[in-house]
Amino acid sequence: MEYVILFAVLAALIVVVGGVMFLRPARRRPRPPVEPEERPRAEAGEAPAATVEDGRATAPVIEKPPPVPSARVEPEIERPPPGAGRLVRLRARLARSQGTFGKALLGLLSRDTLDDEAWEEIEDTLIGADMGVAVSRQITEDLRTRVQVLGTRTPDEVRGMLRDELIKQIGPDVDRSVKTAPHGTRPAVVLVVGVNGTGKTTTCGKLARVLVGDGRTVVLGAADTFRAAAADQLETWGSRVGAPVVRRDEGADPASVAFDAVKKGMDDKTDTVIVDTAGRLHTKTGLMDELGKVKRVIEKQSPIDEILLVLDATTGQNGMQQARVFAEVVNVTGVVLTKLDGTAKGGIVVQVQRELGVPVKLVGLGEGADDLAPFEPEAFVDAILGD
Ligand SMILES: Nc1nc2c(ncn2[C@@H]2O[C@H](COP(=O)(O)OP(=O)(O)OP(=O)(O)O)[C@@H](O)[C@H]2O)c(=O)[nH]1
Repeated sequence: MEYVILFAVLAALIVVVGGVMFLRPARRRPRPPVEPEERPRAEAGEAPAATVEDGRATAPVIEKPPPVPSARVEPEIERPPPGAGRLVRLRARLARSQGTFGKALLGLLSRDTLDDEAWEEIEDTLIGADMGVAVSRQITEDLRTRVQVLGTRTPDEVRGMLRDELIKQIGPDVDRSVKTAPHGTRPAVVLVVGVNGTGKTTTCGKLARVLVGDGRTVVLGAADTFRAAAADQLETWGSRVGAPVVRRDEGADPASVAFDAVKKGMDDKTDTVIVDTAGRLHTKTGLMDELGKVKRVIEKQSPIDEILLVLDATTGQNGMQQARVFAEVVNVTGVVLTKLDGTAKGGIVVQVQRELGVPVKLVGLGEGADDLAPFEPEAFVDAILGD
């Protein structure tokens, strides 16, 4: 009996303990230890988590790793020489090609007797130098009168006389400054036009160098979208002097490139914007349409300070004919006469000014980067006549 009671008590105990165990909530898993407060992720070198602002998830700001030195070598920015006095420095190059014309005239004028035949030869020499028939005749007449007044002539007097006459015909007092100075924070805008192959793109690049050499900032606009290589060429020029180039794909609208270039110039508070254009337009109407549009579109933002017509000095009458067409289409304010190093016909300076009624402002004297010079009548004539 005692055993039965003991058994019953034990059974009751088992039931009570088992019930308590069964009814107890399950034991929680142990929590991981609480980490110390996190460092900012960026500091820890990790990307920060996305954050939510105003209900919108914002992208995580990825901090860039410190720059790794690149293997690519950036082109060194050059510091070209200033514009002033360049023609004097490049005088030898001019003298080489123009010497024959100047020397021939000096030789003729130094003859003991100057008969009609000699004067005709003088006139022909001037015409042969692309001075133009009317101007050549006028110079000859003026010289003839002066020789009669002088009587006998020393070599110095002959030289002085011819020098005065040529400088007079070129126009010593004409304003030849290229308008490149900014107007407050608005840049000056220079549009460069001309037939293809005359040296427009080269001139834009060289002009940018002259300006940078004079301490200016420049933006170049590659609105010659006809030829992709023209934009590449301009980019090379620009990168050498740290001038940004605005360009688009080949065949893009030149007017929109010109617009963007001027806009960039204004946004960046650049001193001067130079816009290169295409010259491959065979009809006057096509030329008028394209250049007219470029001009109109630029003028929506800023007046154009200078329209430079680039002319190849070696093309003679053909070049003059093309120049006339351009002058009819746009209001040319100055001429850039390129390749003067490659011709003995320096008289084109006089002819082009007479025909177009605008001054020669710059001359190209070679393919070198700094072979563009502001035009100075005295230095030019001295180079023609030699020392
Ligand atoms: N000797 C000499 N060559 C020059 C001078 N100016 C430009 N050139 C050369 O003339 C060639 C034509 O120059 P570009 O600047 O490409 O002519 P472009 O008018 O822009 O021609 P397109 O882009 O085809 O419209 C290049 O080989 C230049 O180096 C110069 O003053 N003297």
